[in-house]
Amino acid sequence: MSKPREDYLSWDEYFMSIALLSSQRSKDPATQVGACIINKKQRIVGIGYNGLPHGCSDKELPWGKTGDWMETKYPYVCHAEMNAILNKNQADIDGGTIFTTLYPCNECAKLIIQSGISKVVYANKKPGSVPAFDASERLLKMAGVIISKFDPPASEKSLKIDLNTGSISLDSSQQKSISKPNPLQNISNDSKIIA
Ligand SMILES: O=c1ccn([C@H]2C[C@H](O)[C@@H](COP(=O)(O)O)O2)c(=O)[nH]1
Ligand SMILES: [Zn+2]
Repeated sequence: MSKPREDYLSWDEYFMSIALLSSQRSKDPATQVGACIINKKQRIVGIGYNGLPHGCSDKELPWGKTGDWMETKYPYVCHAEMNAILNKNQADIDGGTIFTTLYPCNECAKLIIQSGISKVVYANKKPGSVPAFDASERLLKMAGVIISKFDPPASEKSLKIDLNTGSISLDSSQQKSISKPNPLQNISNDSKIIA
């Protein structure tokens, strides 16, 4: 009797992979963020990435980070978590979980709390103390939202999607490569996050 495949994605890896894949729709040249919401039954009910509001031109609005605030991306970009919540296909997401590639900022924390989501699983956090993330943590903890760092697989695990051939491979090895850069650990905190 043939056995089931052993090398597959865990639930958390699956949802975080979807968040990561969604981040690749972002046009932000510096930081691409993705989010995936699941309901209590582990069904995906919302996906989002950081981008400009509908009808607002990616080419006309700025993508910079510094200088005159009006000429930076910060007043214009919709955050991944916000988009995932607004895109949800189910009214009630009470008790749901949001998987985010980046720790949510204070504005997203407010939306997460108000929408009833009870758990945040994040892959990466900006290093050091950033007010938007410190405030977010304060709010989430106060509201009783569980904050959990995504637990990466113990061994090297990567997905390769070939869009030319339409094939996908899940590669696992026993050892973690130390030389390979991890894009999730590559985010700087050189900016103030302003919703
Ligand atoms: O909770 C968050 C926080 C930030 N984002 C988005 C908003 C921006 O497009 C980038 C942050 O840009 P930096 O260049 O790293 O300052 O990330 C988000 O989607 N969710
Ligand atoms: Zn945010």
